[in-house]
Amino acid sequence: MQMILNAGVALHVLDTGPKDGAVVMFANSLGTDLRVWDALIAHLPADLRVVRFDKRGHGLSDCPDGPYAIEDLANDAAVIADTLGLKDITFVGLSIGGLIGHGLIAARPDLVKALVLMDTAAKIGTPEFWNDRISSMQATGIAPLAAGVMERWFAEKFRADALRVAPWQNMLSRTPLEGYLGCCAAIAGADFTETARAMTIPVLAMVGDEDGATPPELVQATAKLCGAEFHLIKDAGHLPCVEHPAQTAQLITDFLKRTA
Ligand SMILES: O=C(O)CC1=CCC(=O)O1
Repeated sequence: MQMILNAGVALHVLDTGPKDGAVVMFANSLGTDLRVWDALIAHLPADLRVVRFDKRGHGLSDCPDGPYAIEDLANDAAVIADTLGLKDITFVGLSIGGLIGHGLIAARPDLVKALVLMDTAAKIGTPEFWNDRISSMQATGIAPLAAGVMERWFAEKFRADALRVAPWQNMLSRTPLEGYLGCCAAIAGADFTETARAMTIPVLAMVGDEDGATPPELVQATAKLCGAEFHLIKDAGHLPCVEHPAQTAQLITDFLKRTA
C-alpha cells in the first residue's frame, strides 16, 4: 500500500506484481473502493504489474471538497502513472472508471496502449439525472438509498443471498458523502463521445445483462463508437468483476494476449 500526492490530495494506491511486468491499471466505480477488483485480480496471470487506486473521495484516499471534474480524476490517474513510472498501460475502467480512462486518453494518450470498458459508456446519464441524485443524496445521505442501489449493481441471482450483498452495501453506505457527490458531479459533466469516436487503440467492452445503471444497449453503443469488441456477461449487474471474477478476468487476459 502507498499514498501518492497530487496537488495536496493523497491517493491510496496498490501496486503489485513484478515491476517489469505488462501494466494493467484499474479504476473502480462510484461508491466502491479498490477492493472491488480483489476477486478478479486473483484470476489474472501472476506476471502482470497490477496497479489500482481509490479515486478521490473514496476508500483510503483523501476526500477534498467537491464538486470534482472528470479531468481531476483523470489527472489523479496520470500522476499515479507518472510517479510509478508506468508506460504502455492497459487501463480497465468500471463505470466512472471508464470515464476516467477516456479522460486519461484524452489528456495523456502517451500513457495508454489499450482500454477495457466494463459497464460504462462515453456518457452516462444526463446532467439532470445526476443533479437529481445529488439533491436526494444531499437530503438523506447515502445509507438510506443504498439498498435500492444494490438492485442496479447486482443481478437477481446474486441478490438472493443477502450476505453476499452486505459487504458492498456497507462499502457504499460508508463512502464519504462529499466524495460520492463530487464524483456524481464529475459524471454529470463528462461526455467522451468524440474521444470514443476518435479512438485508435484496441478496446474491449463488456457489460452485465442485468446492469441497471449502464444497460447493455448503452455500453454496446459506446463499444461501436470505439470499434471495440463487445461481450455480454450473463447473470450479472453493474459489477461483473464481483459476480463473475473468473469470467471477466479471462476476457481481460485474452485481450492482453491479443494486444501484447
Ligand atoms: O448508480 C450507480 O451506483 C452505478 C454507477 C453509475 C456510475 C458509476 O460509477 O456507478
